[in-house]
Amino acid sequence: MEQLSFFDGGLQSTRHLPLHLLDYRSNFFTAGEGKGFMEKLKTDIDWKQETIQMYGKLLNTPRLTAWYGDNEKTYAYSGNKYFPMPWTPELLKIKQRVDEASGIRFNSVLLNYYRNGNDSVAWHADDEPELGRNPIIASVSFGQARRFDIRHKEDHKLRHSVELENGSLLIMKGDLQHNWEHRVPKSTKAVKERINLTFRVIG
Ligand SMILES: O=C(O)CCC(=O)C(=O)O
Ligand SMILES: [Fe+2]
Repeated sequence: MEQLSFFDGGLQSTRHLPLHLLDYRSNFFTAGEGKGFMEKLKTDIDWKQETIQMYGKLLNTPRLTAWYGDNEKTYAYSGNKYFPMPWTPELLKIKQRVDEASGIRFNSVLLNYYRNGNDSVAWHADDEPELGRNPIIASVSFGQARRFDIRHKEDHKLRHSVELENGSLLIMKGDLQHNWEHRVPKSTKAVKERINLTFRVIG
């Protein structure tokens, strides 16, 4: 298969990742913090089952989603329009850490809840006009580690993977959203639940 990232005593090396596109930090949050946020977000977030129009059929998105942010700015994604919910105390705690580490004041977050290995997100780019040119998106993961793949839009053989662990922070940057696509594939193994938060700046 494609080049996979590898583990070294629980710490993941990022030396095979294109660092101008992806900046990965394992243990950005401690394992305990990750577990705590996972449980809190599971119950406190207003999770929605969105649908997607495909081949003329209305299908359930294979994960639960939620959208939180600063104000009433709406955000179009996969043919859906999202109205942000107001920040919760936990989301603000997470955002503060991410803002500090990145030097960016994020104003919205899209949350994904992957209930098991059947939940996934298909190849896509977060290239909506609201995000502007070469957006920086900060991706925080809690719970079950899942594989995150990127591939070049024009050359699908150009690809990389990174295992997004509990408490990790992945910064997506450069032209990743314009010239590359990313996904979290289904897992054939029996896997536990995972929550991912992608912090964004909506213009
Ligand atoms: O769950 C992830 O790691 C990625 C989620 C994602 O790509 C998105 O919400 O746009
Ligand atoms: Fe994405």
